[in-house]
This record gives sequence, structure tokens and C-alpha cells, in this order.
Amino acid sequence: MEILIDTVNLDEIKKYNQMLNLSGVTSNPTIIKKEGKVDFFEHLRQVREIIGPEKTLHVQAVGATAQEIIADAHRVLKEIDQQVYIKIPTNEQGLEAMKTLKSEGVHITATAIYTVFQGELAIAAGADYLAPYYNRMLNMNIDAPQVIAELAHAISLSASQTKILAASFHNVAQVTAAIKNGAQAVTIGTDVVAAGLNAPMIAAAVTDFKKDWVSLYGDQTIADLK
Ligand SMILES: O=C(CO)[C@@H](O)[C@H](O)[C@H](O)[C@H](O)COP(=O)(O)O
Repeated sequence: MEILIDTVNLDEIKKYNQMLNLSGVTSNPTIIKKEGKVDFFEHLRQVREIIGPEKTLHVQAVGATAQEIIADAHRVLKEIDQQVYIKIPTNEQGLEAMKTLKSEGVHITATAIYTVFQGELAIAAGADYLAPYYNRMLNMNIDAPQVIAELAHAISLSASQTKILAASFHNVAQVTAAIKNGAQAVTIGTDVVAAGLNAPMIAAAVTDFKKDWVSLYGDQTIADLK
């Protein structure tokens, strides 16, 4: 299972890269905007420096035509590094760009996926990852778990190397449902990770154990015991 973090906040990336066995970082223009008008390439180079060369870094193209998307991809690869996964919306222009970029050996993450059909076309285009938008699908009354399950089935039927990198999560239950339905990877916002780990009941359990320990051994930790 791959866990990615859906932020380009450098402090958050440092924190979660230290805490979790992160597989990578995802971004889009909305995520970049949260950091203000940063120096785009320099900021993403800093993200790469934090996560290192082995983890995946996903950067979205913004061009509207296939040619513009391809040009965006070439610039990102030149300015950051050749290993970046170029996120491309799964529409007519995006699919055309994916086809060309794939033939050049570029890593592709097909994004803005709401339907099985989009996912199937992206698998056929050779995308490395598909990014179905879980919460946004639910908002459109689309059965998100079903879409993910059908995409997982399509991948296995075609024996393709494509992986599902589910995105757009607004709570922990959505993340676990995506994994249960066949997503090999999930990208999670730091707010959702924090909500899942900072639940009062977790803190209460830790406090209770600590109280019982202190009643027996005082303030010493296990490491301090004589
Ligand atoms: O697609 C990827 C990763 O491939 C994500 O960065 C993706 O763009 C984001 O999770 C979504 O756009 C966020 O969606 P939402 O929270 O606005 O519903």
C-alpha cells in the first residue's frame, strides 16, 4: 500500500515524511495556492529535496491543449527532475498528451477521474497512476467505492501496471473504503491524517495507560528502570 501526502507545505512534508512511511507527495494548482505565490520550480525542488529521489512527486500540468500540456511537462521535468509524475486531467486534450508523453517514457498520473470510462481510457493510454476523486464523486452522487472497484478489476483484466492513486478525501472512512475497494495508493490531506490520529479516544487510552504505569513505577520510563 502506498500512502502519499496531498500538500506542498514544506513543514508538513517534513513532519509527515518523518512520521509515516510516505511513498510520495501530490500537488495541484489549488494545493500550491495555499502556500501563496511561491517560486514554483524552486518550491517543488525543495519538496524533492525533503522526500528524496526514491519517492514519487506528482505535479499537475495546467495547459489547455495537448501541445500546451506536453510543453508544461517538458518544462517541469527540466526544472525539477526527470522522475516527476506529470498529472494530467483525463479529458480529450489530456489523453492526447498522455499518449505522446508516454511514448517519451514520461511518468503519468491521470487525474480528475470521476468515471470508470475515464479510468479505462487512461489505463489504455499507459498512465502509471489513476487519480479518482473520492469525495468529489460522492458530491456528484457517483458511487465512488464502485468506481474504484471497477477500475481495479479493469486493471487486473488487462494485466496493466497502472495503479489507482485515490484522491480527494475528506475523512478517514473514505480513505479506508478506497483501499478496501482496490486502490493501491491514496493521497491524503494533512487535515485528514491529523483527524485520524488525534481522536480524543486515542489520547484517552494513552493517558489511562500512563496513569496505571505511574501508579506502579512513578515518572520513570521503561528505559529508566533500574
Ligand atoms: O489528484 C491528486 C493526486 O494525483 C490530488 O492532488 C487531487 O488533485 C486532490 O486530492 C483533489 O483535487 C482535492 O480535491 P478536493 O479536496 O478539493 O475535493
